[in-house]
Amino acid sequence: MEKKGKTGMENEGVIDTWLRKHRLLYVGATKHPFILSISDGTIDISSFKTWLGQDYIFVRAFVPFVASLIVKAWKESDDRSDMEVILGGMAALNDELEWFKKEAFKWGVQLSHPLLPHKPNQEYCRFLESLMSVEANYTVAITAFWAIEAVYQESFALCLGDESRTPPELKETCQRWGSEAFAKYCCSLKHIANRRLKQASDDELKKAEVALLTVLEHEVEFWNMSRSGS
Ligand SMILES: Cc1ncc(CN)c(N)n1
Repeated sequence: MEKKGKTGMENEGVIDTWLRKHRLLYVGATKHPFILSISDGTIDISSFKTWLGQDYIFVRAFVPFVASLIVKAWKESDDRSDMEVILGGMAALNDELEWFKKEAFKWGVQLSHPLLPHKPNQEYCRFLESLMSVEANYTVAITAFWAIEAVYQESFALCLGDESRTPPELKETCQRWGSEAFAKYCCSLKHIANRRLKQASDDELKKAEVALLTVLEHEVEFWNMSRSGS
């Protein structure tokens, strides 16, 4: 039998330790009123349309961020499979951009000119850019990457639960990030991040924790922006 220490948490990864420590913020990002309004069927469709247009802009900025992670994994990772996991995510983004275009057409949302990023979106994209630089650390960037994907996974999975009253026309959106397949992919990213964090220096750990908190804050602001339309 496995020997447990005083807390019984000795085998817990760094990420779960941080999620317990910052529970309120994590719950704020994953159970935001915007998401709750989808799952209880009270969503205002104009909020959904704002989210759709703004998220298309975000995902376009997310692609070069993921590309920069592939470069970092290739140069710095101690495990070859990291690059393959991230590459799988990149391939899914190709599909995702097409899906946004199709969905925008369905809802009458204009994705081309004059669609501009709102301030919270601009600030989030600027944060992504800061993680794309060659100086940005792989462990910090992969932790942020996991958090960005995990917030959507947990949020949209909530809208697919047995108790949810998600409008049928929004089910496909929820399925995109709330599916079992996406949950599995997030698990692989978490595994990579935890492995790196286990070997990280104190400075890297500090920066990775700050990056995780920054992602959660940006996600809350992104939902707020979608809800209020600005
Ligand atoms: C704002 C935001 N955060 C996360 C995801 C999931 N890739 C997204 N599409 N948009």
